[in-house]
Amino acid sequence: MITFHEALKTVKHATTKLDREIIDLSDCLNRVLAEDVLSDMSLPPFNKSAMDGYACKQSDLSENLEVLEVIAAGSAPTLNIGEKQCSRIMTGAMVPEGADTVIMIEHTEEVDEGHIRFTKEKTKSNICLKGEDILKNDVVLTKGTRLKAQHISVLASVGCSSPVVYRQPKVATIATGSELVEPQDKPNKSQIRNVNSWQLLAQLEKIGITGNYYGIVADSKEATKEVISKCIDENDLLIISGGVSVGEYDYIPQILKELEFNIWFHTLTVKPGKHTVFATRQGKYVFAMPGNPVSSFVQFELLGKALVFRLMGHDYHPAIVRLPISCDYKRKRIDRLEYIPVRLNANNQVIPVDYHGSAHINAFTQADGIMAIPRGVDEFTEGEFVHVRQI
Ligand SMILES: Nc1nc2c(c(=O)[nH]1)N[C@H]1C(S)=C(S)[C@@H](COP(=O)(O)OP(=O)(O)OC[C@H]3O[C@@H](n4cnc5c(N)ncnc54)[C@H](O)[C@@H]3O)O[C@H]1N2
Ligand code: MOO
Repeated sequence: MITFHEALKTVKHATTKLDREIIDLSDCLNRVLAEDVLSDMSLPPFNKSAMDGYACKQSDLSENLEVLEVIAAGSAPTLNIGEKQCSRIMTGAMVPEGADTVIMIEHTEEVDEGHIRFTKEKTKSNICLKGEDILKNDVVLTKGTRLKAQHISVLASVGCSSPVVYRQPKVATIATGSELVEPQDKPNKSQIRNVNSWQLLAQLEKIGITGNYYGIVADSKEATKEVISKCIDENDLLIISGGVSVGEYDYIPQILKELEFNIWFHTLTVKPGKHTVFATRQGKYVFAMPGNPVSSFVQFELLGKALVFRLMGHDYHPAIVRLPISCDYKRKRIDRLEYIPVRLNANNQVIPVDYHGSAHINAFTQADGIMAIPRGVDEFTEGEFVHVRQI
């Protein structure tokens, strides 16, 4: 058995990032940069007005000002500002030479045709200075960055319309178990519906990966081995649900050994997910999670995501918040790091959700996150700060 932190370290150590490719800006969401991105220009590229108003000299604020011209965004000023002069200027337009201030239109009044005056005591400069955000050749985004909307706007602003990113892994998934039927089918008296595949495909979709679903595989070793081989041939990563513990039909570890995979770990001191398998063979990866839906959900959040992101060249660090628990909490066994579903109330206190164990996926519909109870800890007292990973 190894700890969660050892397992995470192992996943990162044993995973090599995929090749690079050039993609369109419109396809960048959730992809990972394979090169630093430099700016091809300073931003703003010129002294830019932050307001609609009049560009003038700060030293002339108490004077009546002659209006020279109108400067629209996208056109350059033609006249310099001299003493007791100004130009009407729009937000985003170039500030003319000689001006050090833009007074807001709301803070002015017309004195007579062609002259205005400032009606307040003082003002900020209301000018965004050339290069104050980014200088030409600055590194604006670094290799390994996972691209969110805010990164895509920076790529757009520096003209990086075809970034170099790491290839996304082709991810296959199967559900093992003769008791499983698909959601559209009515289970007979000894069957249940396949939950995990649909849950996992959604978890993958959330991080930008469209998984390749190969269906339910019955508990036959030969059939399972055949499907696993096919998935591995056609994909970079195979994520398996079920068949990893110690039951008569839990073939997965044995099959992986027969297929000459190196099994890095098989058991974790984590609850749920005691039996979780990570195996590799020359650029191919298998992650097998326990069949209980909560175990599958949690292990994908804890280790599966780190694996997928690692293949894409990104070192994943989830957002974990530290918040006070709303009540006393106790547990009996302390030998595993445990995750339980929790919700947050309006005061941002952590409330454990009623939860019966790793088959009880319904409990997660109430949950905002999962709370960690470290190994060796058997209780939290009301108000104590706990760690919550958002889901
Ligand atoms: N003797 C022991 N038995 C078990 C142990 C143990 O340590 N010793 N661990 C238990 C724990 S904890 C878990 S979790 C499960 C893990 O078992 P497997 O990964 O081999 O999974 P299965 O046996 O195939 O299934 C477990 C459970 O989940 C249901 N299931 C399976 N697949 C799906 C699916 N796609 N969608 C919905 N539900 C699924 C399955 O019917 C079982 O009820 O082992 C315990 N046993
Ligand atoms: O390993 Mo099981 O997933 O602890 O519930």
